[in-house]
Amino acid sequence: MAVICPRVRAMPEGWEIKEKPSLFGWVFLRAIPKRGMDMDYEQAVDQLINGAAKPPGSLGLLEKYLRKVLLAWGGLEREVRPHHLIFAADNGVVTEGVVNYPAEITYLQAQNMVDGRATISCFCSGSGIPYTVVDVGTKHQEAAGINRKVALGTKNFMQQEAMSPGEFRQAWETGREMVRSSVEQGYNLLSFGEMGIGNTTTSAAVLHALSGILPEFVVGYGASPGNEETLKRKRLVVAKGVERHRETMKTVEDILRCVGGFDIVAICAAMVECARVKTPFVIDGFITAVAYVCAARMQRETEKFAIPSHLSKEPGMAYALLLGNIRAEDVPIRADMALGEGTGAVLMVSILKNMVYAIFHTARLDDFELSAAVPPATAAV
Ligand SMILES: O=C(O)c1ccc[n+]([C@@H]2O[C@H](COP(=O)([O-])O)[C@@H](O)[C@H]2O)c1
Ligand SMILES: Cc1cc2nc[nH]c2cc1C
Repeated sequence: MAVICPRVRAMPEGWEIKEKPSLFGWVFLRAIPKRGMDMDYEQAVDQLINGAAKPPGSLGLLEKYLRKVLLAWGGLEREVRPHHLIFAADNGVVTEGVVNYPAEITYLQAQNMVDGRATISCFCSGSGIPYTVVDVGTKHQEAAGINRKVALGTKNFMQQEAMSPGEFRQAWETGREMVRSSVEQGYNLLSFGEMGIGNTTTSAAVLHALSGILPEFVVGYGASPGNEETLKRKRLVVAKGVERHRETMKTVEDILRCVGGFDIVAICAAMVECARVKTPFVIDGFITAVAYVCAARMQRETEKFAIPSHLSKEPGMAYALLLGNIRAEDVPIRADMALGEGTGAVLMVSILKNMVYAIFHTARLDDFELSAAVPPATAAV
């Protein structure tokens, strides 16, 4: 069955339509420059963006990331087909008093997401973005959403490695599997979110171990805003926890396994897989940004497919992105958010949906019948 693409106003001259079949029998249409055209795909994308009826560059960072999405696709797709993936898991380290909420909240809030009663479900439903909750290890016998429980939470990294090599592989495979099946269903823009009480502690520990940036700079309040006692304890836990496993942590995988969480591992794997299947993805807050820097360290190519969304209130956010070569000033949304779940990511997905629609439906600068010539469009996006 063929998908009818929206009627487009601006099919660039000299482009040809190619069919891209998916496993489910859907056929998606994409356009690439015709063979023998005197420009490559990247130049053609720039011409397409710069030729829209607006001053070049006037949509700022939104143009930058529209361009990144089009280049990541490697051929023009005329619509965004988004899918938001949320990974939920518990973290053994919460017994150290690093958060003022009980671990039970993880499963309950993940179930709220499934039931459409969490902020992320409302954001997704309100914007027509399909989403899936994947339980990679909440501390509850039943699963919230798709059951891929590795265990009922990780171990407390202050006492032992958070997960075994086998558990790491299981979480990793789940992340990859979710991306593969999304792409097979025809989704062409993925975004990631998470739910896990204690996961700002595991994320800060991973970032500290990976970069050596001191706990004072990467540990924040998480879900316990303003609680100075908790913050102090959390910094100490991150410092001591990383010190405890220092000798074992030789690779990024070791770090994720010793002080990370099932959610971070699954998201990291999902991002690496996105690069493999050439699908752009949107980063959310601190936890997904840490997963991203791990993915970029493991597979440099991942950077080409990563789109930032918002700058979380967590102090480690800007460091994590910078280690993955995304500067804070290149993050489009600044809203002092710190919810997680992928709430910032799906706002960015909506922006990108608008951008892709606009590039195919706005008039072209060439359409203006002007009495005098204007200088050529040269903005760098
Ligand atoms: O994404 C962020 O930047 C972010 C910042 C602070 C808190 N969170 C969310 O709150 C939980 C983690 O906070 P905590 O204090 O339990 O480590 C987890 O469910 C995250 O989704 C998320
Ligand atoms: C209620 C609640 C909802 C959340 N969503 C993501 N993290 C969360 C943490 C808490 C505590």
